Amino acid sequence: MLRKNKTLGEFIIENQTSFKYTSGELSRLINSIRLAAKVVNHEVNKAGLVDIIGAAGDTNIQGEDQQKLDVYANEKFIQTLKNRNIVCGIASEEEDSFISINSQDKNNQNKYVVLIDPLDGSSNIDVNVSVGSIFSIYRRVSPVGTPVTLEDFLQKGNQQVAAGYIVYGTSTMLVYTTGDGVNGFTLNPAIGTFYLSHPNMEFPQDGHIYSVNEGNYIHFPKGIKDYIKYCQMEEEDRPYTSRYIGSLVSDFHRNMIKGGIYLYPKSSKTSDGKLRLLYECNPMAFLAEQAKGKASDGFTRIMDIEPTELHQRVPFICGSKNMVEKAEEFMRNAQ
Ligand SMILES: O=P(O)(O)OC[C@H]1O[C@](O)(COP(=O)(O)O)[C@@H](O)[C@@H]1O
Ligand SMILES: [Mg+2]
Ligand SMILES: [Mg+2]
Repeated sequence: MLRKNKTLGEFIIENQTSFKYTSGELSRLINSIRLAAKVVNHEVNKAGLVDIIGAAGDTNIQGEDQQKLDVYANEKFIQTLKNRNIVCGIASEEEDSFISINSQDKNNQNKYVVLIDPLDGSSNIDVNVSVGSIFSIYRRVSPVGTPVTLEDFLQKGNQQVAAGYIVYGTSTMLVYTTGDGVNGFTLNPAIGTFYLSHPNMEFPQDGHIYSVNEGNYIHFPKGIKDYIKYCQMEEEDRPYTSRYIGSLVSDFHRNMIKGGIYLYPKSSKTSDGKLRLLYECNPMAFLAEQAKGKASDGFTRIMDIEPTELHQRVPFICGSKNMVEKAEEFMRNAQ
């Protein structure tokens, strides 16, 4: 039985042995992400007091107006990982291309690449609604000591060695998996330490919450419209409750604790949906499956999708297993 209130540092060391590549490198990498999370958390908590809210004035490769906090969080995660010389490459939702971290240096023995969504839920920054950061970690496929390549980042989600998120909400939590279940740690801001507060997190098999931007309803595929109608019908244990924060991390976190489903389908406006396969869908899918939930694009398991581009988008359905399977059933029947 996992002892609650163990610190994240203790947990990482104690669980190093349960990880198949027990070199300590991944532990140091997760420790670096823990540090970057605290730095970003410090700024998020001051949003409104310091000049960190509002647009940064640039547009990212996603075609979105970058928020100042997007840029700040991006810089802090990249800087922290670079300074610790713990990865050979980084890809970010906010960067056009991947960043090689002295990977051409023959002495650079680092084996991991990290993909990040430095600030998730950007539209909520200025209105004091919870936001997050997401990370996904792979072992490189190209030889150590050679320049990192695009192939090192375009790996299927089922090759992830670790993934997680930080939610900056009523409290700040870091939730992650290394393929041995999902554990959540809450930051004690007074002493700046993460403590194990949510051991072995699991999605209830069923739930009563659905999370989707219904403002796009008329543009959704028939299967999704049918599923939303199903959620709203006065029948059995329905209607379900509609809850949509507009921050993937926060909607996912609530649904994992309470039971629920999050949907960001494709639509006649966004032919591949909105969410990014590498920075958002793969890491959340790894967590969902490790927490006995499920994640697909309505037909295919997210983690079996072959990535073709750094910033590709995919339709995303994720949450309690039976709810996702019901949504998939409606998608199949509508074909
Ligand atoms: O405003 P919409 O179209 O409903 O989109 C909200 C979704 O977009 C996102 O904000 C996309 O993430 P970013 O903020 O990292 O770009 C998700 O967190 C959220 O679930
Ligand atoms: Mg995001
Ligand atoms: Mg983002």
